[in-house]
Amino acid sequence: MSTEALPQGAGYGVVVGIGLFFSAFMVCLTAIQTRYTGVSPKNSEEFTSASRSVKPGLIASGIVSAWTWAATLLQSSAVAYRYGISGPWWYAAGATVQVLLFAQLAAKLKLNAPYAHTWLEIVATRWGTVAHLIFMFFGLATNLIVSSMLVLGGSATVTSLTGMSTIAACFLIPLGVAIYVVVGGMRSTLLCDYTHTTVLFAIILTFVFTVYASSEYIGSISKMHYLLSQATAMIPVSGNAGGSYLTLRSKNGLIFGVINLIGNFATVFQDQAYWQRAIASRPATTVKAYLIGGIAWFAIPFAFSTTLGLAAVAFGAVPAPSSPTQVPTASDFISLLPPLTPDEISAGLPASLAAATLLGQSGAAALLIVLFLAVTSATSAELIAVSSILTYDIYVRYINPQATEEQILRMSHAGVAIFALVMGLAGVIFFYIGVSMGWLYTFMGVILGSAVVPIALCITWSKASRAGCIGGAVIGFVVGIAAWLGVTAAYNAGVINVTTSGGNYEMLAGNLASIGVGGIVAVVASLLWPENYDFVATRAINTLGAHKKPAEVAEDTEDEKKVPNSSALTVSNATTQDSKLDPVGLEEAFRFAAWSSVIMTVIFMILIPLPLFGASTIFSTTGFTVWVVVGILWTFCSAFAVVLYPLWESREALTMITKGMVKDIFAKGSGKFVPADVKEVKV
Ligand SMILES: NC(N)=O
Repeated sequence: MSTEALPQGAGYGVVVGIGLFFSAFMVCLTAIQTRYTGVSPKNSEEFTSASRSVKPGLIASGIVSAWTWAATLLQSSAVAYRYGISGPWWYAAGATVQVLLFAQLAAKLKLNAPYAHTWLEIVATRWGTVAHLIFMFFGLATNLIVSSMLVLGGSATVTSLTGMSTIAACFLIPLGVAIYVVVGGMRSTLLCDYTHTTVLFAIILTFVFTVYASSEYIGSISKMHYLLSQATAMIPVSGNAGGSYLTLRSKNGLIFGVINLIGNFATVFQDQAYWQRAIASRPATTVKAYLIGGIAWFAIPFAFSTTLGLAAVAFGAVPAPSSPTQVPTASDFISLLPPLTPDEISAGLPASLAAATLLGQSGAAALLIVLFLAVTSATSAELIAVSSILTYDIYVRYINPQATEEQILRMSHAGVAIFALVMGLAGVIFFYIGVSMGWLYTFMGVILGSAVVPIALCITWSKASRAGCIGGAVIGFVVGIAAWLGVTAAYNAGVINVTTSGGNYEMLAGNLASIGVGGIVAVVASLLWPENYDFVATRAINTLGAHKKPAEVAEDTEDEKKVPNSSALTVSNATTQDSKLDPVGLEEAFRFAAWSSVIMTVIFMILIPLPLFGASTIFSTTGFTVWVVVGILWTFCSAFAVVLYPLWESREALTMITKGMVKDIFAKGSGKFVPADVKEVKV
């Protein structure tokens, strides 16, 4: 079904316009930064790592932004549409805990490999080329799958709402983003992420208040509760307590929760984008950034899908103007939003159709904008992440180890362009073979899950065995695929195709086998044949400037702790100073990350949902009101954390920039940053 609530021009306008707008914005931002703070992305270290000096609020905002995919809005709403209130919970909780747990890896990264550019450099240094190539396969596969989901989700929605060509959307989405990433590099990308996140929260809250406070069709939490109860009476949800949309006792919701949990471990732990944010962060505040980022992100899918996903269900119980009866259960009832087909749900359309039904053209336009902000910021994270891998793990490691600063920067730019093209092509290929965003979302853990535990062990555990971890990743991969195909064949009379292989049990088997076997092999082998690794070599990564000209290398070797390739004075100073953070402090940060992230994981995955599941609670109006109000309050707190807090922590830099601009207005050139006066001020 194509609602085409908006003209095709609006589709092209948003897809091309957002990219171009942010490209122009990035040019201005970069010029302002360079002029008034002395920080410039014309330096490879600054381009890929923001010189490891970014404060926690901005890193948290960047994490939220990179982790907010098209699926975060669309797939979460699809599972709300399918399973009721359990869908938003399992989506949000099942993808938050990985970010919280990643805080532990981030702390270990700062402790064990403080100058690495990519997580693969750590693998290569510890376990050599074979491990490097195998884990690079998993890393790049992660980036490709995540990027394909972004393109598929974005293009399906823009086509549904405007009729724009899906193929054109597949290529135009990454193109606009590639331009602004090349212009701005990592730091400006984080600043752009910040603006995206700000608008994202504003639009989400607009939808929330429209649905729960002002909509003529819904307009209150109690009316939503009533309509969901009517929808239950019309089409009960199979596997839910009482067939209700208002319960966490949902068998299929729980299965989705497990699949979601596994798949998202893979896409956080193996995605350079999250390592890159840890790398860009100041060592002292990395853990804080990940904990804030994870908790803040929870509100986005939870509030969005509890609003638009459930609204799509509720509109099914609202009579259309043409309906001969107002009684939803009557046989001649015509609803405002007819039931969606499985393909439409899998393509992630419940949210966009609900938005268009809710607010007509302006709802469709708001949905399109929020989706594109999510898609572009996550795409920018993927582009710069892959560019770093292509640059440091392929170009510098295997092709030109003596690459100059200029060559590295050129390769970084080329890497962004290359992957933008690959993203577009992957989107088109998946579109033609009928693979949707929803299918890929549940599939990602099948092929990526086996490397999760081995990678975590590589950076955190001195006893992790090279053979065990490589073996775990490879064997888990094979067993995961075999389990997925085997269960597909067994459940579908031997028929294996995109439709049959996308079922809940099929995906669950593949996901569990992949992560389970990968983890068990890696841990058991490490216990039987432990290494006794001291991380000395990983701590030395890039301290000798491996990619510099020979003359530069000679100079650097005299200075054991010298920072690689930082030409901007401010950058160099900040990095050097931050790098002096003592190991005891970093160990403490790790311990804090470990216990706090584990406690929060237990709360999210066990203490809240399982008692409600076990008791088969179907929410009364009061219970549902508490549920929704807590979600709304959480959204406000998240907005404060990633919108206002970064402004507060950067007040010094913002003051410096403002002063510089004012000085320039009165005496041109007088506000310009002067290196001799350097003060460590970063945004
Ligand atoms: N980032 C996710 N899983 O929405």
